[in-house]
Amino acid sequence: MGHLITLATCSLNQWALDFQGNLDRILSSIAIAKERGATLRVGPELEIPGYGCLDHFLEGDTVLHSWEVLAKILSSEETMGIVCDIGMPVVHKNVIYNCRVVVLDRKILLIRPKMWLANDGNYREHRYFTPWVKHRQWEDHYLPRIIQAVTKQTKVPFGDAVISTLDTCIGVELCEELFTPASPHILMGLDGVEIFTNSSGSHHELRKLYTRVELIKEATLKLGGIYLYANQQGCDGDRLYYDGSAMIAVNGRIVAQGSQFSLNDVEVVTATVDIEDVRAHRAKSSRSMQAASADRYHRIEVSFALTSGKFDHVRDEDMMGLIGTNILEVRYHSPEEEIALGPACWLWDYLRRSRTQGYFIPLSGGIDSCATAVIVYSMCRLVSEAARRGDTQVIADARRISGETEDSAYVPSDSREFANRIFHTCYMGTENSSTETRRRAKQLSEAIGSYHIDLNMDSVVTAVRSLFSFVTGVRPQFQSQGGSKAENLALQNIQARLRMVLAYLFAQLLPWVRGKSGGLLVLGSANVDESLRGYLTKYDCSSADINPIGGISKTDLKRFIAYAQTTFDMPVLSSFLSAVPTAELEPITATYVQSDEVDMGMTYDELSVFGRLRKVEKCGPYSTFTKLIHEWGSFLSPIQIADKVKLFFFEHARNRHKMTTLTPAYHAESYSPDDNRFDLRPFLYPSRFPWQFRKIDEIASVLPDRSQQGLGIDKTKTE
Ligand SMILES: Nc1ncnc2c1ncn2[C@@H]1O[C@H](COP(=O)(O)OP(=O)(O)OC[C@H]2O[C@@H]([n+]3cccc(C(=O)O)c3)[C@H](O)[C@@H]2O)[C@@H](O)[C@H]1O
Ligand SMILES: Nc1ncnc2c1ncn2[C@@H]1O[C@H](COP(=O)(O)OP(=O)(O)OP(=O)(O)O)[C@@H](O)[C@H]1O
Ligand SMILES: NC(=O)CC[C@H](N)C(=O)O
Repeated sequence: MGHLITLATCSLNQWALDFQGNLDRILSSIAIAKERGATLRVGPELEIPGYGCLDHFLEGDTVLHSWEVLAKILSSEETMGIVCDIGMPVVHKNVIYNCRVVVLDRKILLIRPKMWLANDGNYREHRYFTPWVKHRQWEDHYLPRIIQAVTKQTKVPFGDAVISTLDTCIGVELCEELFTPASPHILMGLDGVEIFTNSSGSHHELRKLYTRVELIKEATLKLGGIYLYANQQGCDGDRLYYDGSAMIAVNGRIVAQGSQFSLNDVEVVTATVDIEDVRAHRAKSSRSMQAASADRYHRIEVSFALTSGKFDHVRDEDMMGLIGTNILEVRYHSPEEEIALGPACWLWDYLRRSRTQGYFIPLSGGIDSCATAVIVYSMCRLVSEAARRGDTQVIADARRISGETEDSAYVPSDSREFANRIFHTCYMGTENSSTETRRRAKQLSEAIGSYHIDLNMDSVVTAVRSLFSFVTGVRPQFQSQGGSKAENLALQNIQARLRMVLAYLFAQLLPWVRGKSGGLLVLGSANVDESLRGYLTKYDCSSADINPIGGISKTDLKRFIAYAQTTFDMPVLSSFLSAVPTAELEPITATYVQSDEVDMGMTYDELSVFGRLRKVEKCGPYSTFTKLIHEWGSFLSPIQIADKVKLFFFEHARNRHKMTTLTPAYHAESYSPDDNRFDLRPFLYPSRFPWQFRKIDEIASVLPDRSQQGLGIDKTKTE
């Protein structure tokens, strides 16, 4: 037998500034790790205050309370006999760093500050932290007295150093440092570090896990070594969902993998590995040549062996780390499953942490509010699965949310029954509504089990119209009845906006109507593409408390509905997929039927392409045009493409002001049109873009028209 070590990493559902809850979860993860015989435990980035404290990192209180929590951890018996790598902010010589504090037996071994900060997309670490730029250098850090009292140390090493135990060497890496081309693990590995810890605060983006897994495997494939990846998991108080996926890799293969989406607050992932496998993997001449000339890291020497764990009863689940056992198949969710699970877990955390009594959604019979409702149903399914497994935290939260008393024996084991308690749907019809949308909304509510209301609001619309006429002496008309464009829009917007007013009224009073206390959160369901295009009425039902689908495109939502139809056994969903999207805000006549795609001047598929170019490829009008000439040139003429590009950018710019009031939405992509946090662009534009559009027109007029060559396949269609 070689040198076996049991290692532990974890996913913790930390919540920004919830110091007590965060402490409890950290201690619980250490206890589980020890129980499984682990001698090293790594936790998520900034786990003591929670990763998402944002500007609170600039407050002295956050650092103070983090030290207070660390003092409790150090004082606890749990942390004896196990090396723990714990995250918190540390102020060193008046500069705030994002740090790992490595502790053992009531002593701090090392404070390792982050060297490469995450600063794009959703991340803005440079706003709070300074990177440690003294590579392979360390200094004395003078400890606060509350820590001195526990550790009996006055100063500890602070900087880019590694930990040398009696049997191996441990190096620390922090989240983004894995994503940079010259990651610290490379130089540490060449200098003999055998075990790398990576503590992350990494959020869910559709289709992103694959990249993360590749990076983790890659980290030790050529280099050799053991890589422990820890991450937060859950909604820690903002628009992001941190998607766990704690992992352990040995020499380029994943040997243990935790869940990506879960209602479990503490998940510990362990593996038993043989450190000799790392040494054997590294016995290569070319690696040795590079290693022999590698720069030296300062070693903090510790008289402790990681191999001191108990091996009389290694868990079968942990044996995967030993070479010779089967290869672990890495689990990936399909994008549809990611939509079903990520926003659902985020909604659960939001609900229990906001201490509200449930959700309310205006259900139109269209696909967006349908997708949102199905995500809430998915949340209820996860709750009932967890309850059936006996998850005491989930059961306790479900009892509290649904207004049960402390001594209640209620177990939310039936998802539809639970949905009926906490989920409220409402169809708000007018004279312009159709029987189809009304019926679809009702059928969906039945399939989900929600508490459904079907109401007519014509009297309210008429009251507002009458008031307007009474005050101004004129009566606006729909276009089909001879009115102007402005009258037509205003009459539509009254209906849409009044729905928002009714939504808040019902959300506030429905628990009371049902003999309970508290209020409901209103869900919005504007998707990312419609927001980008501005195809929504400002302050209508797109204005809500939170929006689970605001970062998801219509194309992905349609795929999700098709998936849910079979996976959740909901045949009613097929009727949503085949329905023509329409707002139903205007009278339908023999010659006029309202359609979203006609109104928008583009199809949803075309809108998705514009969305992708704007969001992912960061294209302005001109580069969008040049890219589309290649993508669409075989079936559209340059002038037709130019017209579509100009229309999209005109509408995007003209409606940009709506993004300043966008409902906080789950961020399922690195980009969101949300002006408040993620898209720092102006909201008053020269929306006719004279310079840019002139350039597009000039080029479009001289480019050859390939669409007439008869080769064209319409690539604007996705299915
Ligand atoms: N530059 C600026 N900065 C700040 N605010 C500005 C502004 N320009 C206008 N505004 C304000 O915004 C208002 C105009 O916005 P808003 O009231 O939303 O009205 P508006 O954008 O004119 O109309 C709503 C649009 O959404 C479409 N719609 C409505 C309902 C449902 C659906 C669907 O998805 O099926 C689509 C409808 O066809 C129409 O194109 C102005 O009256 C003004 O108060
Ligand atoms: N008849 C209705 N009853 C209840 N809510 C409605 C109704 N019509 C619209 N809403 C609410 O207003 C939101 C925006 O309406 P809009 O007509 O713009 O639909 P949309 O963005 O295409 O979404 P959907 O696909 O859900 O219809 C809807 O998602 C829904 O929450
Ligand atoms: N906290 C971090 O350093 C996160 C950054 C990293 N790019 C990620 O998305 O996982």
